[in-house]
Amino acid sequence: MSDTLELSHWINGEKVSTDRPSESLNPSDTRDVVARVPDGGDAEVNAAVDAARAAFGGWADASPEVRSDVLDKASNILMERREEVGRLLSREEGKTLAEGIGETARAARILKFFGGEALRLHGQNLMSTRPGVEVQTYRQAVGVYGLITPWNFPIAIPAWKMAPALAFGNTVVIKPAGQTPATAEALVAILHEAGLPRGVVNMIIGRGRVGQAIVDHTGVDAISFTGSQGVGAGVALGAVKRQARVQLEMGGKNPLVVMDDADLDRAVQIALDGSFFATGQRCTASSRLIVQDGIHDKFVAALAEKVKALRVGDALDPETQMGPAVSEDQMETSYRYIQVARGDGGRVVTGGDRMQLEKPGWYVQPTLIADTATDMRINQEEVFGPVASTIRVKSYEEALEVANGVEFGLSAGIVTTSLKHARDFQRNARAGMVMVNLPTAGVDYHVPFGGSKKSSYGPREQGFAAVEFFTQTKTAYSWS
Ligand SMILES: NC(=O)C1=CN([C@@H]2O[C@H](COP(=O)(O)OP(=O)(O)OC[C@H]3O[C@@H](n4cnc5c(N)ncnc54)[C@H](OP(=O)(O)O)[C@@H]3O)[C@@H](O)[C@H]2O)C=CC1
Ligand SMILES: O=C(O)CCC(=O)C(=O)O
Repeated sequence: MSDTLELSHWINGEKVSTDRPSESLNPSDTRDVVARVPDGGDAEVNAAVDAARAAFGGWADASPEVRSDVLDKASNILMERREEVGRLLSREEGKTLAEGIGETARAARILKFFGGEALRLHGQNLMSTRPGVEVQTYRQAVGVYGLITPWNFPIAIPAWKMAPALAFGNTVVIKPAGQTPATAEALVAILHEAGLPRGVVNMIIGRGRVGQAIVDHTGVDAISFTGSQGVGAGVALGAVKRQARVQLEMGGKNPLVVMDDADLDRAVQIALDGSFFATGQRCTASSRLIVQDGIHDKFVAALAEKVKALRVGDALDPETQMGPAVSEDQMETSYRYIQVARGDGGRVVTGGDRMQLEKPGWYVQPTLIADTATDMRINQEEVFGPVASTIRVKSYEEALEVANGVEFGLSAGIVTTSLKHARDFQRNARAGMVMVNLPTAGVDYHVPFGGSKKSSYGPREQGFAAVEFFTQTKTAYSWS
């Protein structure tokens, strides 16, 4: 076991210590206390917003080179420490060591990307409709951003919200997920080590009421949230009521269509990755495998063999291929949905039983359920665990209809050798991200990220699209 960290809020460039009434536990071994954790409230949120407001003018007016340099330096530090921070992430969240280090490197690359974007911010010069008049557009910082992040990407998501906010001159109050505050704190500490001025980033650790206080605070100009659809809908209401900008990334019920003409081995590997890696705790995970008649039985048998062979265990053991669920709640949610699917007539092909490992942890057997119908709860509600179900279809047209038959629309994939079907799926799948012969999960950081229907709300996150939400456009007219 490793040391227990003593976490603090960050307000105005200082670590602010209060009581630490909660503990962040290692989901692979719940005897291991990763951190003792403060529980912020209105007083801390008020102080953080005051600090962010006071820092805003100086940061927004700073040379873009200053903002770029801080992000670039933070990226270099994080990349150098990716093994140490990645280990902390895996210890706290439960994804495998390779996934934890990989996510940390991804966060470092996001910081570097937005270091470059700070220098590329640009506007337009246009001809006016009136002779002698000039029109310019340019983008300006908005103010204080409230960022509310989930536990499943405890460093990448804070990075992809903080980096564009900072690159374009905004200041930040962030509330990381209650399950994974230590990983988020490591990132905030590195930003300060890289020279971030006081008050530009403030972090309040605590539970949902901290998020609520940020949403309701009139000193916060914009909210970016990632998490569940239910909480997200409330966040949007709170923000819109006081006309704050809002951006939400929420759940998915992502389909992977496997056509008869697909390469079987490839289809199985794509499904295995999309459904089970990161313990299925990705909003982009493929939880519905929509399989054409001709390949269905071979696909289910081959996938079941791979799923059964997955080595489930301690996230920090390099041999582990799938870590535990993040929490007891998430573990129980998976088992509850497996029961519901069984009750509705689904056939558990592999998995489904409780796991007893040597260490006390929140382990879930990776589970494949066949013979399910599109209207069953298992195919309509987000499970957010290592559970995938198969739906048998006769034709491409039926596959597309089933793929689109949910209230979410984040990511959708197809495995096929037919260019016609691949192109049609790209055009007609009702999802923000479409994958051909690739897993539904695992996206690039330099391109837009987001979904349709109930998966997302507001402008896209990440890559070159982030400038939309994290700046406001001014149109300037002049006559001389
Ligand atoms: N699309 C995605 O990327 C993700 C989707 N999810 C989905 O959400 C489900 C539950 O995960 P969970 O982390 O609990 O998601 P939540 O939506 O509950 O939490 C996301 C973030 O919002 C905070 N929060 C909770 N209540 C409020 C509130 N009233 N106002 C403002 N902020 C609030 C949480 O704090 P705290 O952690 O302290 O409760 C956390 O920081 C998963 O099963 C999955 O379906 C989860 C993570 C990511
Ligand atoms: O699939 C990915 O790479 C990103 C997934 C994600 O952002 C999420 O699960 O919240």
